[in-house]
Amino acid sequence: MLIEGVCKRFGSLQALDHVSLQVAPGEFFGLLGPNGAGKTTLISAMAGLSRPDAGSIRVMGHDTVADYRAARRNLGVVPQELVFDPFFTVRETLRIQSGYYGLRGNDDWIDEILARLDLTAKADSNMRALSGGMKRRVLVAQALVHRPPVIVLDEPTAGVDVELRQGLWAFVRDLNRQGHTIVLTTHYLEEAESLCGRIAMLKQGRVIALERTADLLARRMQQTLRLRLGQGAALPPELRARARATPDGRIALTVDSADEVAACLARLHAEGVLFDDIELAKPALEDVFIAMMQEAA
Ligand SMILES: Nc1ncnc2c1ncn2[C@@H]1O[C@H](COP(=O)(O)OP(=O)(O)OP(=O)(O)O)[C@@H](O)[C@H]1O
Repeated sequence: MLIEGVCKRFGSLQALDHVSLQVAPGEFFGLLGPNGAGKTTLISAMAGLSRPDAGSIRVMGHDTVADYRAARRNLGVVPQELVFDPFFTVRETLRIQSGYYGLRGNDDWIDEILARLDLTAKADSNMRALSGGMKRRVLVAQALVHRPPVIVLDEPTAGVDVELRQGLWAFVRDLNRQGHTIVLTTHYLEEAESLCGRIAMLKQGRVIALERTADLLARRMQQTLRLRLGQGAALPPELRARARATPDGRIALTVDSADEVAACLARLHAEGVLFDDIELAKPALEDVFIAMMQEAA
């Protein structure tokens, strides 16, 4: 996938501002960014559903405007929104989708996809009778009926329970191992960290980072020191000013070096501050993401 200088404007809002990036065949690529960054707008342009004001997108060498049909055939998109015709069953929905690509006799593949997505038992259920998570799985199935080499998933795990999410990732990983190119947007940064080889970060329609995930993580040498203070203990004021409370009731301090860890501990010791638990954690993609978004602002 080759994206070159793509711009898209809605009224006075520049939703995409000269976005350029390339995704190599077989890559597992992450497209991250806060709400409104332009991820879905970019995906619509990839799918040929909207036309960029400037720039171009090629899917497996096919231009999404000039060579729409070929580009579309090479792409499977799992959209963010759950939109379905409620009158069809799951199997009918997938047969109709196959029909859009001129595929007849696609039932063996449809059965395989249904099995992999744990939907076999629901094949003859009406779409309206499915739960949200099941509907999302049908969206994944729909994107795959024509066996596209490039698969784009726009927040596929929103509203999906943990077990299902793991099943979905196992499936997507398999597809990637078989050679499919995967482009993923997600707000679950842990998912992106463990799945994506490379990541683009978008902010206000611009690419603010485009790097291998490992390099992004290595850019921040900062680590997090987490402490659980003993009963009634309080941090000295200069540490308190830098500390964050964690959801599990601990205190987190960002530290740049081992010396700084030692200095913090010495300070606590000098003040007689007791703690029950201590942990030094490596930076997560989430920390990098937050820092980069702040820097870009
Ligand atoms: N059809 C449209 N008309 C007007 N504005 C739009 C339209 N589609 C998107 N926008 C605006 O363009 C910007 C980018 O939206 P987009 O949906 O691409 O963001 P996103 O990165 O996918 O966000 P989210 O994480 O919330 O899904 C937003 O400010 C949005 O309001």
